Amino acid sequence: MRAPRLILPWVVWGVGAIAYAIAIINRSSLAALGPAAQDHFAIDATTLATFPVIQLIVYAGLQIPVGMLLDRLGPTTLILCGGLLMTVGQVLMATVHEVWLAVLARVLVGAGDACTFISVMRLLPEWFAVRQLPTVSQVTALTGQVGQLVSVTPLALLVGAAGWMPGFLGVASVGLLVTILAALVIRDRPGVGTAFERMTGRLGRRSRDARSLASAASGESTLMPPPATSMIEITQPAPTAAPRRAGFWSRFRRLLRIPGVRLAYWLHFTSPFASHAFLLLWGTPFLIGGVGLDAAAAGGLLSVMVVSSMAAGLLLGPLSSRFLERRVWIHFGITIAIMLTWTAVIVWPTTPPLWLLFVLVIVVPLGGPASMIAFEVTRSHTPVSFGGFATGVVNTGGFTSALLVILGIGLALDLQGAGSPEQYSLDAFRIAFAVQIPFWLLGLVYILVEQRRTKRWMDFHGRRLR
Ligand SMILES: N[C@@H](Cc1c[nH]cn1)C(=O)NCC(=O)O
Repeated sequence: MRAPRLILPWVVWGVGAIAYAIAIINRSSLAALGPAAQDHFAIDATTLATFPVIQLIVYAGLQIPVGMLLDRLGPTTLILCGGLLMTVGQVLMATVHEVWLAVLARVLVGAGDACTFISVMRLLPEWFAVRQLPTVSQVTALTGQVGQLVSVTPLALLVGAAGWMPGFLGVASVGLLVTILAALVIRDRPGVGTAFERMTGRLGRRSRDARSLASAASGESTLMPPPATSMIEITQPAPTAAPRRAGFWSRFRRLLRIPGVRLAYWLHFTSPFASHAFLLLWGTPFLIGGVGLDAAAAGGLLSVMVVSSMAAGLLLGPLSSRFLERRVWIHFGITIAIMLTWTAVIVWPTTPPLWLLFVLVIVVPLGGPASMIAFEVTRSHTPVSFGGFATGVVNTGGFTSALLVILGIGLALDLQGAGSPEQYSLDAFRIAFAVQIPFWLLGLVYILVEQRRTKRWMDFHGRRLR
């Protein structure tokens, strides 16, 4: 009887993490299929580039609404909605030839993707002890990176061998299977049924057995439970009539009054954008059109990025849980290292040597795992009733900065007359990548400011980090 109860949190987490990996496969499914997509839809490079941008806008734009829904409907429902939206999106992608329908397909994929990560993150504190959370969160992100690897080579091979429609229908089918698995396995928290059990109105033995896990998990957090909702300042008088759910703006303002949430936002804003910009769009053009590498070498360096990010995740989880008080400084140090490495590449007097490019592709992706520290900070400072909302708000940080930097680099290339592959040059890329520097500086300054405010807030409320 004991073994299944101990295993259940890991089974729930495992299926959640696989759902996230599938979301990443869907998200990056066009990354290695640019030429195939251009052929299939008969589009130019500019139209192709709008696909990831639109998807990123949808993803970032939906984080806050999805976060609010998460607090009302729970993570299981949103993981299922996300899986279904992505499946429909990929079926559409597989079967249409019109560009506007392909854009609609990417919108659906972006919307489904937006539902997945923060829902899986919201599950974790319900199933794991506080001290395990940093490691489990990092391993969740690492599983997502496996999805990134799958979408680079195996998916391209599948589409190359089987064709566009079977390839994308294959991705949609795997997504549907994992969504069904999620309906059978994921529970919002111990003692609550799976989606399937809730639909049939019968709570299975495993779900009933898991009730005792709830008290075990909350027992540990009573040492320093999450802040109470009442700790968030309310400026308007409380209503005397029957309590109504606070509206969006009221909740948003209350959330942003917590300095720890603002700190988490800036942590997420500052560290991952360089990696996103490089992996999602500008890395390959820079390495081939700027540095002069061939496609195989450029692809190899991009794969090193994914491996470096995964290895860092394994290290950073235990490290940030062991050095709780220092986790913001660990993040700060990593961001400075990323900024200095990029600055060295930008100011290098000749073509950057291969060893420097290796340092770049090892250091820049550390920003992804470092950004997971933002979710730890969010958890430490947010009342449970605001958990999904706060995670959504914080998760917009890195995606907003990535979007602005991706567009900024494109604009800087265009302004120099170097916006197309025939016109690319190393000097134009140097200037274009320098667009990142103000974003790092802005983020670092705000981290310092909000870290001081957070410390004062904690002292005032007599709180300790958890
Ligand atoms: N910054 C990422 C997480 C990450 C960890 N390692 C590499 N990336 C993040 O916030 N992800 C959210 C998502 O939806 O993927």
